[in-house]
Amino acid sequence: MEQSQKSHRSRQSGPSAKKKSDVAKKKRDHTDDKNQRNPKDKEKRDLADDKNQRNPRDKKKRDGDKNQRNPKAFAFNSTVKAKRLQSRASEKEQRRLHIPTIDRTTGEPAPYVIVVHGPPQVGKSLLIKSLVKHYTKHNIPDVRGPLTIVSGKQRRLQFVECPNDINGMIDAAKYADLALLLIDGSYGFEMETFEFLNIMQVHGFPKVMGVLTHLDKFKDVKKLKKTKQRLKHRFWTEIYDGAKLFYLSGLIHGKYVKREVHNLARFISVMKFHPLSWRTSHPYILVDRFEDVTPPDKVSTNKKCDRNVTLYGYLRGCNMKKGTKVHIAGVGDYNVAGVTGLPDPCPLPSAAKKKGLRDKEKLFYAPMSGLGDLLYDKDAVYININDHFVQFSKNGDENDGSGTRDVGEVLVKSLQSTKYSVDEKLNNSFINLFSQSSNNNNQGKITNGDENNSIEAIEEGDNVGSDDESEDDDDSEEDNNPHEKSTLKAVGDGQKVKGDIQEEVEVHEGRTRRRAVFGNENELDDQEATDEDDDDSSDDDDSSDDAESASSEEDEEDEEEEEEQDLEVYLKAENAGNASKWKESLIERTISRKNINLMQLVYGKSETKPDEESDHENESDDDEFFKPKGEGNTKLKKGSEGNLVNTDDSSKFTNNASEKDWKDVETIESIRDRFVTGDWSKAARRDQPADMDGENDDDAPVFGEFEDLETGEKHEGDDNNEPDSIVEERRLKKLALRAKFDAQYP
Ligand SMILES: Nc1nc2c(ncn2[C@@H]2O[C@H](COP(=O)(O)OP(=O)(O)OP(=O)(O)O)[C@@H](O)[C@H]2O)c(=O)[nH]1
Repeated sequence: MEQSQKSHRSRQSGPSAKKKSDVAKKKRDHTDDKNQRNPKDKEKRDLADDKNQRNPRDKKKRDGDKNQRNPKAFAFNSTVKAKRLQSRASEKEQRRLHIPTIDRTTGEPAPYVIVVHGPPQVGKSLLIKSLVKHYTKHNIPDVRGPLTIVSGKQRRLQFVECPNDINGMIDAAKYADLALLLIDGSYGFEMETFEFLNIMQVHGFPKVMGVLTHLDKFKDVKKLKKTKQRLKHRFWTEIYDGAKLFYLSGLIHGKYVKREVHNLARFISVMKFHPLSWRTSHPYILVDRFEDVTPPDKVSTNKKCDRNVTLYGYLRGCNMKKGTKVHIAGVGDYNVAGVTGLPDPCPLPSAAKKKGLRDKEKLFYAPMSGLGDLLYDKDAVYININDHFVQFSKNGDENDGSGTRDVGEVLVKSLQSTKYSVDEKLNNSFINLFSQSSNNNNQGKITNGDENNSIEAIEEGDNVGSDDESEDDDDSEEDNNPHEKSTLKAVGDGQKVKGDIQEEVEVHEGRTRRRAVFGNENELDDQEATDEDDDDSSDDDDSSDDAESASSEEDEEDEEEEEEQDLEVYLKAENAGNASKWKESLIERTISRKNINLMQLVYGKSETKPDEESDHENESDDDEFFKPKGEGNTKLKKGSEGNLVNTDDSSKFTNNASEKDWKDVETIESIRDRFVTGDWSKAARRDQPADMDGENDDDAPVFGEFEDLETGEKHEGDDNNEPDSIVEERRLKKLALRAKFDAQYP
């Protein structure tokens, strides 16, 4: 049988390699001859040579290659470098070790959600636009709703701009796979960032990267460098050492610099997203489009009728069953009428073996921004046609007299005359829950029923931002003058980010902004100063090495190298499970929660008192635990609709819980046996039909006296009234039975 042999590798060094190189040289000469015939090519080569001469680094490299024929064989010239490479290799090895996670997903993975968060006007929309432009080469005019793009052969990304209100932030924290925290570098950290970090801590912590914008506002290079350092260290203190912070140094033609966006995009493209266990076991959808499909005649007869709404989006987590209830964030719980699989509006490219994406495959889908050519509906497919292809004359045109107007035409014409879109109208009626300034304070103090309800709901539900609210009350007098700085302690003790973060409200460039001021700023500053000295000295060393070659090209290369290193450090930190500081505080919280005795919460006060102090705490917990239901009932009876959101189905304003009086002892007893530790014997008795054999009629315990045959341990029943003789008799009987059994089955 013939077997194909693998050909030998050509030699890199030694006499035979020399022979080969001679052959290669001949070939080259031959091509040179050819090139001479083609003067254009020669020009090109000369140009390239010129370039190389200009870049001394490349020359060094080339020289090095000449001296050592096989550079791989002489990789280490210095021990330091060797050591570094060795440690890097072993770190890489370590990185691969992790607890294996089972990938239960089937089919194409849903797009990863990237939430872009930041205070107002920091550049969120611009960053999304720039990233979309980078990935798809398309310009999007507006960022509205989720925006899906294909970023690679196996990856799709969904960009979402995080709304600047607490509810929006809570929702975003729940579905984000990566959060890009935008920080205005020229201003510093603002409270919104820390509020979002706090919310993320409670609602599942996704990956986090920082992005500094507005750096072009610095005119002084030294100051810029210092600020970058300061913000970086602060960011590291708040998240974890090595947390990635990007710099967007300014705008070119109203967009961020291509190179910087490219770097950021590369980070996002290679990032590993470890699934959060809770999310993988629960189905959830980030809705990118919705539609009211209630029959129009039903709406026209009763405007407040039950609506049917179709929601579109990628299903994540696990499969969704048909009959399940769903929670729609900010709306309530509803029944699902049906779930249908639709064609993917933004499919992954074919799995052909080639590198990169073709332009055709760089798809994107943003229905709410009015982009993407096709829209798939439950029962139809829409094709988007650009506005300039749809031409309708202005309202009140001359052909009015004809009197034969199409319904669609009338609709389009009526749309032309609309001044404000629904979104704009909604925007105008925005309620700012965070703001501390006097003008916003007034908003906060409006005794508007709806608003109070929403604030209450947040306080009860998540306890996030509750301190904000209480502080609002305390400082309402101080804040009367918007130009007066006032310091508020904004972050609650229970959920402190780290250190003392104080809020400083001030008017900056015509806007009220909430600066985050840190308690230990001075310590950090000192540290940074020393760090910077080190940096400077190393810079000096570099410059002394080859002072003349400090060209801008080199700077660029250095930056690239730095980025490369950063990417490595970042991935290393990620993979090595760099325990973030958030996790520390999570552990603390968990420990503090351990003191709660669930038994006591469910069954009331126990007779054994392990610890008086904790008992006392639990008592108050008890109160809290049982209170809301009673109170809720009274509130419900008062008819405040806001409290009904947590009932089974929010579309029906009925509350089953209110039908039973949960303060009544009997009602409580009726469900006691539903808990594992409840009194099952009573339940068993209660459940038994009356006409069963007379055996159990005498209230015999279900688990009477018995002997564990394996351990020989004896268990006495509850009922100790039986005389000893009967007990003894039964025991002997059992022993006899056992002996018989042993004899039969040795
Ligand atoms: N000079 C400068 N201007 C910037 C930078 N980033 C954003 N801008 C400008 O800041 C303005 C606000 O940018 P947006 O992208 O709308 O900010 P946003 O965060 O989406 O704003 P909101 O949605 O209102 O919260 C725009 O005019 C941008 O051109 C930057 O790095 N430098």
